[in-house]
Amino acid sequence: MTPSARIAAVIALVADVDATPRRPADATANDFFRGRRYIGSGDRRAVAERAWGVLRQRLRLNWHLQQVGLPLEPRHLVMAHLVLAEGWTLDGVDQGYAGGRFNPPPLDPGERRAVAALAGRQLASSDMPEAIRLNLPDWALEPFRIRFGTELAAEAEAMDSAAPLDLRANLLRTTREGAAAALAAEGIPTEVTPWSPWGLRMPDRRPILASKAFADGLVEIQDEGSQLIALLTGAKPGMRVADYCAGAAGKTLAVAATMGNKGRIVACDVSNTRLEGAVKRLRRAGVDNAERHLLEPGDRWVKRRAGQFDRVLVDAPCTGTGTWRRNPDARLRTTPRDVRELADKQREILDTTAPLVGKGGRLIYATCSLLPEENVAQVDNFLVRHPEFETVPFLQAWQEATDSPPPPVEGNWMQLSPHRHGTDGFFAAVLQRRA
Ligand SMILES: C[S@@+](CC[C@H](N)C(=O)[O-])C[C@H]1O[C@@H](n2cnc3c(N)ncnc32)[C@H](O)[C@@H]1O
Repeated sequence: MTPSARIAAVIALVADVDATPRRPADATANDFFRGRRYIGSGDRRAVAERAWGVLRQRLRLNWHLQQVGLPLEPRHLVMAHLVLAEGWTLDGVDQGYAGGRFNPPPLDPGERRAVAALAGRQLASSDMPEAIRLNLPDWALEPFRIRFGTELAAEAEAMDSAAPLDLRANLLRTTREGAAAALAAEGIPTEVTPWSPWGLRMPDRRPILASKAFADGLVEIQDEGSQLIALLTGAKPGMRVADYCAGAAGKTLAVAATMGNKGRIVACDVSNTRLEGAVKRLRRAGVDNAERHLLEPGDRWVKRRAGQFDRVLVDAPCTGTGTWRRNPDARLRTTPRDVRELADKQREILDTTAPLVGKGGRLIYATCSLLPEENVAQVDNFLVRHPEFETVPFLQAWQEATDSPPPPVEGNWMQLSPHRHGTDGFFAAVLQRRA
């Protein structure tokens, strides 16, 4: 593809994302490239990366476009991105918007004036309202300030960068060193992650899904923060464990490995599609102590299993505000109404699952959210409604689970964030049913 054709593809992809605002951008991007098989892998990566840059910086780009009087359209967003985020000059943009069959139409005089005015400006400008300068939607500013205090700007900046790709070595098949060596032999370098005893980080993007190490179940893709949640459940061989919001079993796999395939783990979810996605992964990882259960309306599964579990992991549906560096479009899709609805759902799931926990057993509540309403407040309210549970402080739960040094965390809950820990934003609380 020529540089101009790439720009045209970015504009088309951003337009597709805009046409389905409630749909995650990566699903739209998959469809976009599936319908354009002629775009080779190098071009695909370049187009997706730039489109992601536009989506990630959209709040700021919109502000700049308003300042120079251009409508907030994909064509202009990409123009502003080239200038403000990639440092293109007016001449460069002029050549990029080359006109012709496969290229964006040439700049008109108004656009040319606007691009000239943008050149030399800062993407994050001190004239911007604070939320836009921090690249946060208005509604998120106060909850994020409560969460991060004086670290707000540093955390917001960390959420602006692309996330690394983390892997978890599957201890059912190998050791972390063994997995790293197998990957290195295939030309895929990795580094150990700072906190997870199973974690490997890829310094650059390599096609991990096509590797033999992946096909052989030596590694899974999993953010280090997710690995730490699985670790914090403290599941041991022989225990009975429920992973109540298991999705496609990301954490089930990690927990099963800590159980050494001994005992029983049930992966539950309301989504059959997600649970189906678990089948192949469980097989590849060599997990044979797991079963799946689809939760349906009127299901008596929970009632029949009251008090039967040593560990119940609730990896609750949430806003995903902790994954904004991975899903840059999500910060624009999420609304305060979503936050309220999800908080209600989390409360309901917690009340449903509490009876599953046996005496002395533990309920582990986790989200990939940074919002106090879904995290600290949710757990505080749960403990008021359920005095039969008590808090297991983070450090105690950690030290019971592993000899590895803990990540720096204050207080009772494990709260992880991109700037401080290099992980996505996560929250986890360990709650124990009194004996
Ligand atoms: C954060 S995701 C889980 C991710 C998964 N644990 C992992 O590590 O890959 C939340 C999951 O909760 C499920 N869910 C939503 N409502 C639920 C409910 N009422 N009961 C159980 N699961 C629910 C969703 O289908 C989704 O798969």
